[in-house]
Amino acid sequence: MPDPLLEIDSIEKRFDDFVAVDCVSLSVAPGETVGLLGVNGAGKTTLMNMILGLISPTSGSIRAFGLDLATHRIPILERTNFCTTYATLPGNIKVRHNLEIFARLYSVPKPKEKVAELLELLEITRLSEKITGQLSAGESTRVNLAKALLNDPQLLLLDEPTASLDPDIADKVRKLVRRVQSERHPAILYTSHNMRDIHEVCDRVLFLHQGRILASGTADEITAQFEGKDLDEVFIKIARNELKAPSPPTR
Ligand SMILES: Nc1ncnc2c1ncn2[C@@H]1O[C@H](COP(=O)(O)OP(=O)(O)OP(=O)(O)O)[C@@H](O)[C@H]1O
Repeated sequence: MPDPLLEIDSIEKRFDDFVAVDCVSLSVAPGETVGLLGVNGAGKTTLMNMILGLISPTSGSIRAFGLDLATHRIPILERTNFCTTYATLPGNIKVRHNLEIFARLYSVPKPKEKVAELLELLEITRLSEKITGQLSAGESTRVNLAKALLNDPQLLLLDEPTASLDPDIADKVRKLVRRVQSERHPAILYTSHNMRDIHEVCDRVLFLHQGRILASGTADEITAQFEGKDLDEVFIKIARNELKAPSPPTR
């Protein structure tokens, strides 16, 4: 097993008295995609925001590329990127201009060429001259993914990339992620409420509940541990506190 690319040790985040993330430890290997599952409010976005250095942990440590985030934020973020449905790009300029601005911010050597390459990879060259704020949700997600790939990140955080997409576009986004996995091999942390995403895209799953990791393993292992029919049923049982104590994990 290669050294982990991302290593989180006993991280906690408190907002006043409320513990949003409670002693979470996890690691992601190079080229591995780890799914982060959990009900609304489980702590997924808070965890992502700490990895991006947007908020500081109350305690615990985050290391990426062998460096401590607390002391090496910039070199880590230069090799990291993220895509979330909930953060939109500036709306009043063309898609191409938006991406070129981000490419320059990331010091990409040939910004125009890189943007053209990614628009082609994500099959959205036709959106290049569109005003960003006028895109549909599905178009916007793919443009956000292009933004997230501009700096060839080795660590990619994808926060609900298929939220609010119709099944056809969600399927296309999953295929794009799989293409990125096979061609670029980033380590990916992927949150979703869509179990199909988890099955199709993730090598391994962590189930976050009330800020803690409740289970980890492949989708099939977690389903077996919690004696569910499938991952959807396990999710619903966890959400409704209808769980039996799980059988011991298989690994
Ligand atoms: N800045 C903040 N101040 C106070 N509480 C916060 C803050 N940010 C998040 N929380 C709380 O922390 C908990 C975890 O929120 P978080 O956004 O991480 O959940 P999530 O798992 O991403 O949920 P969702 O699936 O709905 O996106 C929630 O109860 C939320 O209200």
